[in-house]
Amino acid sequence: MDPFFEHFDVGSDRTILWRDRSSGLRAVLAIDSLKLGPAVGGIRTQKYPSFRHAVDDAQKLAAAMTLKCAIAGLDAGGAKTVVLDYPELNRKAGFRRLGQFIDELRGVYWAAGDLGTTLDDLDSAAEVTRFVNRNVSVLADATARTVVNGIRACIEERGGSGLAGIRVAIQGCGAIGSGVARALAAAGSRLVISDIVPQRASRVAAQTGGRVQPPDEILGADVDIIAPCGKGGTISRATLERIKAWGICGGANNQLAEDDETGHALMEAGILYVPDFLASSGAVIAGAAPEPDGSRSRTPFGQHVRNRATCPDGGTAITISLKPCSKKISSSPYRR
Ligand SMILES: NC(=O)c1ccc[n+]([C@@H]2O[C@H](COP(=O)([O-])OP(=O)(O)OC[C@H]3O[C@@H](n4cnc5c(N)ncnc54)[C@H](O)[C@@H]3O)[C@@H](O)[C@H]2O)c1
Repeated sequence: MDPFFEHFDVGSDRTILWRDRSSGLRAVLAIDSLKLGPAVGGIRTQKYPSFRHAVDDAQKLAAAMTLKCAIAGLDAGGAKTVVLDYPELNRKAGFRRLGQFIDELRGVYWAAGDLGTTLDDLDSAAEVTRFVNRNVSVLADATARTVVNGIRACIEERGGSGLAGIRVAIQGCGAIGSGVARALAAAGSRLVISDIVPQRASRVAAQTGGRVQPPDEILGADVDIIAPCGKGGTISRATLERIKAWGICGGANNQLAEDDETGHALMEAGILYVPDFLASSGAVIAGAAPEPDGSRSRTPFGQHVRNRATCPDGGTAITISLKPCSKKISSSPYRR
């Protein structure tokens, strides 16, 4: 039997293993919650040391998506697909097959892009299903905006105003990190940029007037705010010791390596932390919103989202607003 499936205990009856021999597709869909409505969450493509790691990652990311949906006031639950990236994967055929698998769920799950998944990949999937949102740049822009709003809220929490002169270290400058960098540069912030792909860091630094710092030094940069915008899990008890910044707010999912333990260590260190599921909720809001031309919502919960998420001063969960906001984070357990 194929070891991919053999006696594998996924630990949940809502975790689905997908495999297609001809394209080499190996993927995991974890659905965390369907209590409030359909499950939403992006497709992540990356190498994993083992299949167990892939399943664990999908389940953890899906749980984070449930929190994002809840804090954004969406009638939706969290899910995540991870695609195992390995040499035998034929991406075009594999993502097309993935699209067919997603289509078979008939709207129980709505997908979009995520780290490592390209627009070409999403196009292949979207050829065969309407349940894949391929508006990569719209979702990334929305996420960058909620991150920047979170940074603005941190500054206000510290009695400051505006982004001008604030020093921000950006860890990872792909779709989200580059958008955050451009918005901050336009507002007059001073940037330190890193990426494990050096050319990406250099390009974004050139566009924004930032300074490049090697990836293994970025958390120790002498800045006000660190914006983790690459892979999650980079903030841990060990890395915390190097951090000079007084605030952390970025777009990466699952930033804290040991969850509660790291969260408490941040609190003890007096570092203001905007929870990742709040800072990066822009994509799920924009993905669930009605089409900009006012036509019928793409999703069953679009109207509800419009009412809740575009009202910048109407609620307490302020950084989910896609518009600039002026309120403080008053309920954060992490503030000083
Ligand atoms: N794209 C979205 O709409 C969206 C929405 C919400 C959250 N997120 C999350 O934001 C993060 C970034 O997503 P993205 O779409 O920008 O992905 P991306 O693949 O476009 O870019 C990620 C970048 O981070 C770099 N990187 C990875 N680990 C790094 C590290 N340790 N140090 C420095 N650089 C590193 C990669 O080389 C890459 O350039 C992910 O955690 C993702 O789950 C994305």
